[in-house]
Amino acid sequence: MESRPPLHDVWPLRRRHFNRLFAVVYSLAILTLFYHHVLKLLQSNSTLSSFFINIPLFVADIILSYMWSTLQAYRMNPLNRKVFPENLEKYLAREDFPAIDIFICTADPFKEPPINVVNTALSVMAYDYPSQKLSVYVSDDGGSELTMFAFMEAAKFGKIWLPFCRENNIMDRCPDAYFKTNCVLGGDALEIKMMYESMKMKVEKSVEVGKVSDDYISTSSGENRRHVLSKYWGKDFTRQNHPPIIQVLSSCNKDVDISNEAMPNLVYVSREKSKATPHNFKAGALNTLLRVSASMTNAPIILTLDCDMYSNDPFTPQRALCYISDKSTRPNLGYVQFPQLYHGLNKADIYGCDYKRSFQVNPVGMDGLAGPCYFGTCCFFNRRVFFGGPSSYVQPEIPELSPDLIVDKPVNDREILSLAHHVAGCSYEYKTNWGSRMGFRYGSLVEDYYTGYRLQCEGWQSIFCDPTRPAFLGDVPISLIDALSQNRRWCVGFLEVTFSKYSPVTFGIRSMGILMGQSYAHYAFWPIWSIPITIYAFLPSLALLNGIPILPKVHEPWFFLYVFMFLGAYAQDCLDFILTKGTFRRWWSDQRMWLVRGVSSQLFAVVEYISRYIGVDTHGYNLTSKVTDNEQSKRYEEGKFEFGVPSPMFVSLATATILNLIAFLIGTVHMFRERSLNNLFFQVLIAGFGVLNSLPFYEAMVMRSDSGKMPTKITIISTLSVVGIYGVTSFVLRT
Ligand SMILES: O=c1ccn([C@@H]2O[C@H](COP(=O)(O)OP(=O)(O)O[C@H]3O[C@H](CO)[C@@H](O)[C@H](O)[C@H]3O)[C@@H](O)[C@H]2O)c(=O)[nH]1
Ligand SMILES: [Mn+2]
Repeated sequence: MESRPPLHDVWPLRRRHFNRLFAVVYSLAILTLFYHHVLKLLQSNSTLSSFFINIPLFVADIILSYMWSTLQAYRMNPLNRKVFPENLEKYLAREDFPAIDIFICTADPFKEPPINVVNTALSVMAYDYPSQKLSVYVSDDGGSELTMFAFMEAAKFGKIWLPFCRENNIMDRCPDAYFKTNCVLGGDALEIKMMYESMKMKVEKSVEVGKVSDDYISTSSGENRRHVLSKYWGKDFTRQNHPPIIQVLSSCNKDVDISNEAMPNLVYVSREKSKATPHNFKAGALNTLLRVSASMTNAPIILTLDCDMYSNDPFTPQRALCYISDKSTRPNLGYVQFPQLYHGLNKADIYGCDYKRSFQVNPVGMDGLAGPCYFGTCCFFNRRVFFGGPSSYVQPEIPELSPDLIVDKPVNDREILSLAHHVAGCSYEYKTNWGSRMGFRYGSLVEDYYTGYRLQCEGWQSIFCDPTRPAFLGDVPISLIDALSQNRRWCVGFLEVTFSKYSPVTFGIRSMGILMGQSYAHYAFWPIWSIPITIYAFLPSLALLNGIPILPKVHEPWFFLYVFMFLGAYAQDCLDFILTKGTFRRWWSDQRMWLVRGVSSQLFAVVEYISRYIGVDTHGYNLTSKVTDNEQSKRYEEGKFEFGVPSPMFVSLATATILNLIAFLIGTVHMFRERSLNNLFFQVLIAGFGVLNSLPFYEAMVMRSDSGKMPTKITIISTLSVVGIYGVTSFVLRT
């Protein structure tokens, strides 16, 4: 047999040896620390104050240790991989490439500008891939004529854009990204840019006034447009209540681009909505797309994308195929996940929105086990995974949706369209397996994490593919409140999984083994970081102000244990971060945001989860806003924290920062007076660390006057809170 060049390569990271060794050493340190805690508890004469100090400190350390233990799962066997898409055609002729259905979700034209959604769609329609094999399905949960109109324009513009990219071998196939980076354009390119700008202007204008103006409808294909758009004009039509709308905007059997090549299929889908039926947010939207696409094209491979993530590399499907077409590495390969990477992060990534640990470091670790989590976007699936485990097929309720069926009719066939409308109905899922044993899973606000988890429990494996040129690039929230709200939603979602019957600590470990179970448990328990972080943010400082030493003194050996544990964990985290294409500056922001989330979003998520549990209704899926104003973007570029709105999450944050500042100042003065590193030194150190992390927050409280500063109201409430908490604790601790 002739030997063919490889499709991919894999090598374990050298770091794993060090990680394993360090895990042993650190475990011993943890045991010693627990011994210290137990001693302290036994020695303390059960006064009220020792109860209020030693128990919380012990609890905090237990949680920190548990979270540390879950992190080790990622460190035992990290892998790197590389693909060679240039060799693909030696295995698989281009005409034999499998068909791909691409899903793009959008939910609100005012929070997710349709022009950006269009850019995402165009970037994938322009993939270097046989266009008859590409179908793009756009799910519009906003049920908006604005999005529909934007896509009518996109279908038209695509006929020029696609051949332009192909003929010029363009790498940036997202029009917006291309025109932003290539300023000097000539000839064709300039003309195309004008067309793009004109499309953008029409779409943005429409969004501005909230409806599509008549001028834009009565163009060449006026009548057809009017007919389609009039579906939105019914008097009972609202985004929460409307019939399904499915529109084929371009089809590969009928539409060609200006160089006479077939256009990919482009299908707009707005599933039926009714206030009486739960729609299950994004998971519901994706399941509708699964069925609609099954009835129209039923491609064996599915790519899911968020509307704010465009493709940055036209060869991405080929890269995914390198794994999908070769079953040797992972026989039960269910999905290939690309990292979520972002454009437009500021230099320090002040909000830690990169989530490097979640989207880049940890997946490399899970790849050495059974494969990474699913991130909700940038992921190529084998359609079969949505219908039961590798050896336990779950038959869909109607045979037309079976994953192996081949659709031999064109997408705009009457019969096909009628089936598509039927499966997009809002009561279609009633009494079926959708969301429980089939499709994307319901029951958590982080449907991505939960779905990937359940798939892996069923026995599916995954692969992490992280090419040098980012495959996809997305938007990040650029205000603190957006970043924290997003984090809070995720945390509520995680808790929904933690306390379900599929909890990773029980069900997960049983189905996937201890390391994979721990990897998933890490996220399930993510929100409980808030407990130790809040305890360490408040307790040492409060005790300090009351003159009570609660941590080891400098000359005690326990002091060094604490120092070792703190520095050890921090240094290893920093190392992981920097070795994964990170910078020290971003790592610093990342650890700061870890602390900030601990006293704000994660804490509030725990409260929100509990109130939801006891039946107090709280809001569901708060979309992350992708709209920005100029002032705000400028401040973001300068690396200034954006507060602006008075949010209760800022109160707990500001309270912690003010308290730490006061404790640090008083503690330092005290130390200088005594001229010794006294019993309180450790607490001064902790408060000092808090202060160091909070410098930009003090600036936002007192030095700034722009509209992104900390609202005065919040500063006042927080200061009063500090006084209040101090009052209460001094009463309790001194008795
Ligand atoms: O009812 C809904 C709500 C959301 N979406 C879409 O879901 C996507 C993600 O929403 P976004 O507000 O951008 O959330 P993020 O927190 O930025 O998204 C992260 O977290 C989500 C889980 O909470 C994952 O689904 C995403 O893939 C992941 O990028 C967007 O395309 C939305 O249009 C819907 O289609 N229907
Ligand atoms: Mn997003």
